[in-house]
Amino acid sequence: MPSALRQPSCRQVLDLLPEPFVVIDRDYRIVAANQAYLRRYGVAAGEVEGRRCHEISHRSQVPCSRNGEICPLETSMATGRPAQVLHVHFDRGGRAERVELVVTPIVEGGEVAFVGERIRPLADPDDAAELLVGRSQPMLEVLALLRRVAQAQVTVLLTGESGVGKEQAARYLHHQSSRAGGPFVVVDCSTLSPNLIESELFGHEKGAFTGASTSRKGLFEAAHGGTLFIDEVGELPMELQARLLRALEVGAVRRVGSTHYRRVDVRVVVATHRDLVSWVRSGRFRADLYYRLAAFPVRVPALREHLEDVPALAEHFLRRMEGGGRFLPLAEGVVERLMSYPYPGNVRELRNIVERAVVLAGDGPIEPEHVVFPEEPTHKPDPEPQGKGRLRRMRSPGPERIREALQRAEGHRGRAAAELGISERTLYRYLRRMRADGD
Ligand SMILES: Nc1ncnc2c1ncn2[C@@H]1O[C@H](COP(=O)(O)OP(=O)(O)OP(=O)(O)O)[C@@H](O)[C@H]1O
Repeated sequence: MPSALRQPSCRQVLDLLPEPFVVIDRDYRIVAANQAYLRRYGVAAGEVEGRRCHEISHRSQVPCSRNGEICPLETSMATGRPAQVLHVHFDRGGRAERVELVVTPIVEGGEVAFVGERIRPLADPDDAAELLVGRSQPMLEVLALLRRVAQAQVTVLLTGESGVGKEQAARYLHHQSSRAGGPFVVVDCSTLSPNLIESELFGHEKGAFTGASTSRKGLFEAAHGGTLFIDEVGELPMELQARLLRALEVGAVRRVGSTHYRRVDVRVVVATHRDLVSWVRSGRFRADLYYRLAAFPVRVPALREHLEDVPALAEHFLRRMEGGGRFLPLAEGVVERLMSYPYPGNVRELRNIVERAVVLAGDGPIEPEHVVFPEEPTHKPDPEPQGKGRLRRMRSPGPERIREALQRAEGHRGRAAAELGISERTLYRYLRRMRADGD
């Protein structure tokens, strides 16, 4: 290098980066940090070098791998490759925030001597963390995928068993995207009658069919500027599959007059619990639509694959219930019992079990025996004394009323359930029954 050529210091270069950035050695010691890092974690300049990364951002004396988290530094040191994970950090005020860490190895003499760690705080951490609870590795992977795809326009296909949180994942995606300020519109193909889906999705002009006395906006249009979540897309009839494909490809979703279409700006997220690949093979689902939808597939894991999230989920549901906070923290025996079950109904079933435990606990604390799994007889008073089957036969509002309520609520199951005077859980049971009966 010519002697006259001066170079800025490593710190000066790092200060050019707007996001917190640190360089860490093999012993977790910070060797350089930028201004954004110092500000975020409340460390004075000159006091950061030599301190361990986990002491500052995790408030922990031990590396995060010893607290059950994946340490991206260790991964990168071991593999020599970049690593990306989501963690919870504590900012200067001690507030927990979700961050995405992108760690890149710095190689010296053939081995990784340091890593550079870029820290990206996730938008609106409290809300987002509430939307999709769970910090197990499978959930962190889902969160990372959703965050990565959030800013793109690509259609996302969410797969996974019923009740795993696909709709919740779609809400998270919307929340993380630049469309978060726009509408999030849900349409559930399994609950709309086949001849109404078309007008629900795409709207209709006055006089388009008998009874269409006014023109009506479709859900695509209602989602303009936001996200349209099409749930149970596998239930879409063949002829509408073609229409959906066309809408996705040209963005033309509403016919105005005989030749014009109105374009809308909508991000489409679809979900299914069906095995669409085998449906494509058997001719029940259009291959061209499948390939269009599967551009970015995200599988939401079954709860039995991440039972370690059960305590956090249970506490989340308790906090959301009126007065549920008084049951926190849950006793160890209760947590153990909650974690001993495989949850075939996934997160929805866990929520129901927690709600039931609250009823059974009455005025006292939740005890392990209040956690009742379906196959077990209970000796406690039944909050639904008529039993599930009987209740369904006696009180079901009927498929027609359910569909109408869902249409009025624009697919929002909570609002539809409220209108029908039943719980969301009961509505789900009726819907499942309708699906099984082919209604
Ligand atoms: N990770 C999560 N964090 C918080 N709540 C969750 C999570 N996953 C699921 N839930 C809650 O569990 C219930 C079921 O979730 P959701 O409706 O998103 O499942 P789904 O996979 O879309 O189900 P289906 O296939 O039956 O439509 C909802 O009350 C949702 O709020």
